[in-house]
Amino acid sequence: MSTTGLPFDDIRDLVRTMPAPDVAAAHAARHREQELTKPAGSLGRLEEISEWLAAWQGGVPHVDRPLVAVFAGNHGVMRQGVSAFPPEVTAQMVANFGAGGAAINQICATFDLSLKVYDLALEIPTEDFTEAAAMDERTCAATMAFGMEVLMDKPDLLCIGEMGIGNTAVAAALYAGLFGGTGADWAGAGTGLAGEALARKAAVIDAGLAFHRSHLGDPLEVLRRLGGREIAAMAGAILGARHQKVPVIIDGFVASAAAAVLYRLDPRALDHCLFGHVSAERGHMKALEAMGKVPLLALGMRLGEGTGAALAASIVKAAARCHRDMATFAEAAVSNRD
Ligand SMILES: O=C(O)c1ccc[n+]([C@@H]2O[C@H](COP(=O)([O-])O)[C@@H](O)[C@H]2O)c1
Ligand SMILES: Cc1cc2nc[nH]c2cc1C
Repeated sequence: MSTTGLPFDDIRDLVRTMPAPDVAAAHAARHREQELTKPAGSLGRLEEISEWLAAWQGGVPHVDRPLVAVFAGNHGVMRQGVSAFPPEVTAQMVANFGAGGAAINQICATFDLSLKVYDLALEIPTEDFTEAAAMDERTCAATMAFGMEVLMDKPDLLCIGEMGIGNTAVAAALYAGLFGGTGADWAGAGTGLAGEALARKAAVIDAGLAFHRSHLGDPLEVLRRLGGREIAAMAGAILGARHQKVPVIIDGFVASAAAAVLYRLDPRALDHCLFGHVSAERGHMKALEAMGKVPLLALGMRLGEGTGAALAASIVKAAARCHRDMATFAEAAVSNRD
């Protein structure tokens, strides 16, 4: 803990003390991949995934307790009309997750992934970022700390997703604040805006950027001023996972904005993260490129809820299973190449 008492100091300490990958475990995984009954390299990216799991779990790769964590928040900037849907849909969808009726429920059931939904004071939206900071420092840091609590379930793979009407405007504002550019550079359709309404969304983002312009040098200030509770919680969960040796799969445009905050604090902060898919939301590929990340899937999805991350988890599970359970050439008495 810090001694100065500023809530963000604790977060900065956690970024400073992030563990490095386990190079020996990664090396052992690479070695085993070469012994398994397949031509060298023939499992392509699955082999890289096994090595990545080993490096960040610090041992033989395993996916036995995968967890999809979905964080939900509401946004003051919805007052400016930035979504095709009304804000009450956030709580309604949280109820739908609880009842098992959403897409993410079906994907988790298909691949045997646990699902937990965290509702972050939905009845209290953040402040409207066009005229105030979305959150104060204490709220932002406390919400990041709350996000870290997902690790208490001891997952061995963590998928990060979200639900929050209005949050594609928030994510676009974050990208502009972190990487530069204007509202028009980063705003997309979200749940379905086009034409005039999309131009208005871009203008609202520009208003937020102008209001906070002298404070955008610090990524945590960008987060608290332009972000939201579910974004702060996702950033905390990603950072907490690093400290607990839990590899992370990030979902789409919105979840990646939480990751981008950490990336701007330290580009190594996402080395334990895999980006599950590239969303159809305009700007997502540009954001991934800005962070040097290549998404696993490209399915034209733009739902959120952790759905892209959960689909990618099925591939990560398969990679770990192949790594662990395939026979070696020696065990199966298969002749290796000369
Ligand atoms: O993350 C994405 O790629 C993504 C792209 C488009 C929409 N969404 C979801 O749609 C909601 C935000 O859309 P909007 O139009 O209300 O800003 C929110 O609940 C997100 O989970 C998510
Ligand atoms: C129905 C609906 C479901 C969602 N899931 C994630 N974001 C969403 C937005 C809407 C509008």
